[in-house]
Amino acid sequence: MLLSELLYTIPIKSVSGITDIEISKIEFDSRKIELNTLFVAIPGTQVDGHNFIQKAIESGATAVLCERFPEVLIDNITYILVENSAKCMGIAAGNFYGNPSRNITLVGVTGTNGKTSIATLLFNLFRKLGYKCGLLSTVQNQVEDEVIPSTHTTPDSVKINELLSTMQQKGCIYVFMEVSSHAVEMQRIAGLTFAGGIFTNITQDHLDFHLTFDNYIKAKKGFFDMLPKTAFALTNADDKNGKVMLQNTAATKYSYSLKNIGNFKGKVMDCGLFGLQMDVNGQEVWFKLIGNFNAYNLLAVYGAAVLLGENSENILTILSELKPPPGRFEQILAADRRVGIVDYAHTPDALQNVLETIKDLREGNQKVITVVGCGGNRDKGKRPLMAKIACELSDIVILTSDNPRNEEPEDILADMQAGVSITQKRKVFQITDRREAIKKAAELAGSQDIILVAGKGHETYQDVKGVKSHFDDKEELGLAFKA
Ligand SMILES: CC(=O)N[C@H]1[C@@H](OP(=O)(O)OP(=O)(O)OC[C@H]2O[C@@H](n3ccc(=O)[nH]c3=O)[C@H](O)[C@@H]2O)O[C@H](CO)[C@@H](O)[C@@H]1O[C@H](C)C(=O)N[C@@H](C)C(=O)N[C@H](CCC(=O)O)C(=O)O
Ligand SMILES: Nc1ncnc2c1ncn2[C@@H]1O[C@H](COP(=O)(O)OP(=O)(O)OP(=O)(O)O)[C@@H](O)[C@H]1O
Ligand SMILES: N[C@H](CCC[C@H](N)C(=O)O)C(=O)O
Ligand SMILES: [Mg+2]
Repeated sequence: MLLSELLYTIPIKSVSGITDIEISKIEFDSRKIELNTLFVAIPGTQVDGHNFIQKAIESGATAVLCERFPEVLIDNITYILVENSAKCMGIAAGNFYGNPSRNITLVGVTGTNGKTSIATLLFNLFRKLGYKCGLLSTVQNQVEDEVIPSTHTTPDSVKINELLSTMQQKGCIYVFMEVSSHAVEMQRIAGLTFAGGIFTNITQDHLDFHLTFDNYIKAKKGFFDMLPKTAFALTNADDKNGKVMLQNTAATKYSYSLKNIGNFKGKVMDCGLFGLQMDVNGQEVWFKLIGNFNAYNLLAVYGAAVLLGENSENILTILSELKPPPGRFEQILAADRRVGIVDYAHTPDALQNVLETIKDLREGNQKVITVVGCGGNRDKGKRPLMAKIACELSDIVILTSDNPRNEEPEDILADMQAGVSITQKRKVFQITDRREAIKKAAELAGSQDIILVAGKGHETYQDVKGVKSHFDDKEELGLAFKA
């Protein structure tokens, strides 16, 4: 594609060089340049992409999109100066792939918890309603049956447009995607046209990146601020910040609620180990998902499907058959009836919801043993809070590792221990090795006791110092139960 076509609608401050040159790739990493690449220089959290302009040119880049020109401009290279290169890369990526988001119905889901659950349920629901669909999620990306591994909850803007383009070519009508706060802040969704946006909830997470809760709210709100007039914006009326999210949106506003007034009203009638019985806008339905928090996810899915024009009864009939995505409240039973639950709760709010659900479900003298850790190089403020919640709602807690990344596992555990009160110390074990921690939990559990292994859910690796080794909580729990 010609560079001039790629730059269509990009607010350009200045150009040096010619724009009628052929571009075959857009790339923001100087290590991945091919011949005739447009290199986009982005200031990052670790380094500034502007430092790699020279290297990108040496590797074959013929055009550079940047926020400041290098001191020396090279002949035959075109430099385009813009205010925000990440944002402009999103627009260029859209142009490069023919703006696929305009030709499909793209629905985004944002919020601290519940994005994967809602996006995946919508994907499965709409496929069963007879549409070809795509999914961009933390667990995996999917084009109908084809699975494309995902590296992020929301990929970069070039990858998103590439995936959307493939989805469009394969005939997808609907695409459901997670929109992380990182993605909004880093302009990964710039230039996309959404048909709808859904807000789940906002509680503490990612303050390592956003620094303040206020910034975190603003990042999520940024998604609704960019929705067009034609889109719907569906919020959770029971979340303190549900209204704030839609304050400045041009989209048509709707809400769902279990406790307040809303367009989509739900009431939990019963919640057991086999599912939820709910009243949804006056219709009584059984769902296979467990826990009050999933009542919110189901209502959001129901609301979005109605807003997309589907028949209420059809939606509820199919939804009642759907299962949660992998690693979300997944149960593993031992032969002697010890109960294992693997759940992706990796925020204080999620852990509290899951443990409260377990508390409501357990009978009489069933003990609850929680195995939990906190990620390295992530929000440190979550650590004591998660340990505190685990202690308050469990009989035994085993603090362990969850992707320590480049931090010392013991340092993370020390941060968690700060949330354990003196009286709670006696029920807390600290076992750095997650495999050993799970084994210990299985040993301590008696028949019918419940073991919650929280934080990693579907993940199949443990990231230690940048090396990802195979590790799967479900597998480990299964083995520990057989030992
Ligand atoms: C904090 C964060 O999100 N960082 C992402 C970001 O990296 P960065 O801005 O820090 O990049 P950097 O290393 O400072 O480099 C700046 C620029 O220089 C370029 N560069 C760098 C080195 C070089 O030799 N040449 C070169 O051109 C880089 O390509 C980049 O464009 O851009 C990279 C490329 O897209 C991402 O891989 C990287 O994700 C890291 C790995 C990450 O862990 N991200 C997590 C926190 C994340 O995004 N999570 C969210 C939310 C999770 C959820 O709650 O679900 C997600 O959406 O997944
Ligand atoms: N609506 C909800 N409210 C609160 N907690 C929830 C909700 N839905 C799911 N959870 C909890 O959060 C965990 C993660 O759920 P899910 O993967 O759907 O969230 P996510 O927003 O996609 O997370 P991530 O930010 O990692 O992508 C679940 O395992 C469960 O413990
Ligand atoms: N999307 C979240 C996932 C956290 C999952 C947990 N297992 C961890 O590694 O901290 C993040 O990147 O912060
Ligand atoms: Mg997710």
